[in-house]
Amino acid sequence: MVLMSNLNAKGATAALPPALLQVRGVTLEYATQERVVRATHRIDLDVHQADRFVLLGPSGCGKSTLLKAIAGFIPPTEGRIVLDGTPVKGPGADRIVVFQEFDQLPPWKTVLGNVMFPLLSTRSLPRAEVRERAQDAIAKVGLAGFEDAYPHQLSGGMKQRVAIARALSMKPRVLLMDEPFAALDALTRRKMQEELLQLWDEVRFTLIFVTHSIEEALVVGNRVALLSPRPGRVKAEVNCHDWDLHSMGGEDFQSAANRIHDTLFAEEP
Ligand SMILES: Nc1ncnc2c1ncn2[C@@H]1O[C@H](COP(=O)(O)OP(=O)(O)OP(=O)(O)O)[C@@H](O)[C@H]1O
Repeated sequence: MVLMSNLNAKGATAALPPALLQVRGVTLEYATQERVVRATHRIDLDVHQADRFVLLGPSGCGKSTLLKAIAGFIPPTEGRIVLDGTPVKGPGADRIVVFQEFDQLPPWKTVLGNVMFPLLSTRSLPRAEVRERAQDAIAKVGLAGFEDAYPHQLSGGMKQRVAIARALSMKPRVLLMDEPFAALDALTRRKMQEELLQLWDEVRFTLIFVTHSIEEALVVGNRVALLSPRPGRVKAEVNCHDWDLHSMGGEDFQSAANRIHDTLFAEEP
């Protein structure tokens, strides 16, 4: 694996505590009737507490599959995924996924109902506390006043905010986002990226974020893993905590984006 970083990799990791999430030699496959499709090959990753870790790569490189495996929906063919010292064996409330689709919210539930639902299902908290937590999360994503609205009354960006509030109210160890803003128009997408960063500043959650946009990866992530296609392997890892939305368009930002592009699409030797 190539490491493009302003830190010395060995020196940096030696000083860090064990990673919150460890992905070790993870190969993921789909068995179809005709053949076995290898989506990722021996992926190694370390995600630390409060990282905004981005999986970046071209279509079909296995980003979503890897995210689903971390969520516990797909067991690795080889390797292991360990969260907080415990091997991931299936889905759990410690890992919540926000998807790209606008229809991830049950349409018959209000905003408040949608946010409360998964937390109520865990039966771990009294209803009043769940309501309070949900209202707090709704306010954090800027939707106070929309508690009684139904999904069809909301814009795409607002629906994604509800999905984020729902995930955050669960207080997961890791928040997983699979191209959450890809279906939004460019301006809303920009705004949602900005809001996500503000939210992270406030809450400091650990995020794993899938995208195939280099610009989005540089803005959202503090670390970016670059994946090669078919099957996905980690080609390089980039530290990019210097960038924010105001950096976009600047010369340094553009040359970082160009370097990533060249690395992603360089021919394998
Ligand atoms: N349910 C499935 N059955 C068989 N093959 C699948 C299935 N889901 C994904 N694949 C294959 O696994 C590989 C990785 O797919 P995946 O969706 O993880 O890629 P991705 O990087 O997230 O792509 P995109 O950016 O287009 O969403 C692809 O070759 C894809 O065709």
